[in-house]
Amino acid sequence: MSSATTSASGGRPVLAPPPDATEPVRHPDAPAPGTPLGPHYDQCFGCGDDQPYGLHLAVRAGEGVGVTAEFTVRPAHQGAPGLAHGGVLASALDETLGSLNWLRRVIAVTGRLESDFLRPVPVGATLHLSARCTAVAGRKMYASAEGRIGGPQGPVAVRAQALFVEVGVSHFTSNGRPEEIRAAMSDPDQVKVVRAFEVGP
Ligand SMILES: CCCCCCCCCCCC(=O)SCCNC(=O)CCNC(=O)[C@H](O)C(C)(C)COP(=O)(O)OP(=O)(O)OC[C@H]1O[C@@H](n2cnc3c(N)ncnc32)[C@H](O)[C@@H]1OP(=O)(O)O
Repeated sequence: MSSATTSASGGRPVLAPPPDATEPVRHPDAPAPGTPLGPHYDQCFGCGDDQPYGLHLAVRAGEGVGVTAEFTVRPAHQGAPGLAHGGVLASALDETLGSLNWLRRVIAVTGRLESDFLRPVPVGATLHLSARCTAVAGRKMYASAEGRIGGPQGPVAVRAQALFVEVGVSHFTSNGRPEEIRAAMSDPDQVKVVRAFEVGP
């Protein structure tokens, strides 16, 4: 196995939780299973309503630290003629996985995302995604996701494993372009302000 997929100490795969990892904890104020989470930021490529070419991913809270989501592939998402671009599918997985942090009320960003592409996904198809947090170790959250086509019980087309790393709000305010930071901060809807910055866009 290459050094890119194993840790520096002991050869453990980097996406395998360490022995001292703990079970993820759903925040007591997390929305009930089945509740749509809605966009966390209008301009988000994954979920934002104001991104004309975005994925418009619709995420719902699941049981425990789990979510489900749907993404319908549009012509703007093509790679090969009539087929979804692999990077777009990885974005759908990333966005779905990122939503898990909202259920934990933790601010975190993707550190590592490993994707498997098992079947081509045509334009017009709806990808039925599910993701769950598998373990937490300090600032690190381990999670996995899959996307099925033809229905929620259809064949798996894509899957991913990921590591998210907890960060502070300054991760966004210090690194983001000032125009967008100012615009997001000045939204009169304070709930939107909180959600734009409490979960990694
Ligand atoms: C309604 C709501 C919807 C909510 C919907 C939300 C949707 C979200 C959308 C998807 C989310 C994104 O795409 S977020 C955007 C894409 N991601 C980014 O831009 C992140 C860019 N990277 C960074 O800023 C940084 O590298 C960080 C924050 C990831 C880590 O930097 P750091 O803070 O200095 O921490 P560092 O010490 O390096 O790492 C902390 C621990 O994590 C490990 N670690 C860090 N990176 C990696 C890595 N790539 N692979 C393995 N392990 C890693 C380290 O070994 C260390 O382990 P140990 O020594 O402690 O054992």
